[in-house]
Amino acid sequence: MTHTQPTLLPACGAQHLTKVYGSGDRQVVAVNDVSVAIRPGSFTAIMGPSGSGKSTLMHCMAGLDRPTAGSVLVGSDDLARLPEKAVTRIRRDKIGFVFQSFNLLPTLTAEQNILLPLELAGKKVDRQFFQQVVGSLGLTDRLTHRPSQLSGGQQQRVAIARAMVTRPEVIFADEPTGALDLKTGTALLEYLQVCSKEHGQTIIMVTHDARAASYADRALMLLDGHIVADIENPTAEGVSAFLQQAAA
Ligand SMILES: Nc1ncnc2c1ncn2[C@@H]1O[C@H](COP(=O)(O)OP(=O)(O)OP(=O)(O)O)[C@@H](O)[C@H]1O
Repeated sequence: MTHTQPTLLPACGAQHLTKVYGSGDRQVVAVNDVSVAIRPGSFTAIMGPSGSGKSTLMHCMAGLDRPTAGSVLVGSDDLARLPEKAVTRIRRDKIGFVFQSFNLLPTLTAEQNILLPLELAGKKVDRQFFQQVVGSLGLTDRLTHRPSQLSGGQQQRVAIARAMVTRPEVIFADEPTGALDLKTGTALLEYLQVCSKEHGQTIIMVTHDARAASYADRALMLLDGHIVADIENPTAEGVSAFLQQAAA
């Protein structure tokens, strides 16, 4: 009798993903034929010089932008082949996204901003889980403040709590430590590790920070829209050396 290993479906990924902006002289190939499979429960950092295509790749993988060619997989669904309505539903049910610019609604309090995705999905609030998320992110005494009354780092953490509150399978974060000091940034990275290791959530984070990337268990290095290195258990020294070489 033969035993076949169960195949673990990637949480998400891309196959021959290409994104072209503009046309003619103004055409930019932001992502060029990228194929990657992201394991469920893993923590991946996407790194590379400015303009290398990190945000574009992440926006396409999260269903926020349509690829020009290729496939974008979330579980067994190919977002590139689905109508917008179905993509929106998958995004709402399975994906959390932390934007570089936070995207908080200015007229809502921190708590209202965090709970908005649940409200939009018509889902009940699990108060215990909500308290756990805001407590882990140090936001408990800031919940009645509006974004303009919060520091950049606090707004960043509200955006992260908003992405977490629906318990998404996959969390995309664009420079999540960008607005944070060392201590708060470290706490956030440790929290993301807990989300992947203990809660089985899949984390994909764009970062410029080699130290932040060392908290991930994999680093994808982008250059001119291509993945040029795929590093398991990245160290800050290893990715810094790579980035310096890419800049030379
Ligand atoms: N909406 C757009 N229209 C035209 N070109 C775009 C658009 N968005 C991105 N680009 C171009 O695509 C390329 C990749 O941009 P992208 O923002 O993905 O890079 P990045 O690696 O995330 O950069 P950074 O680290 O500076 O945020 C760049 O040359 C950029 O100018």
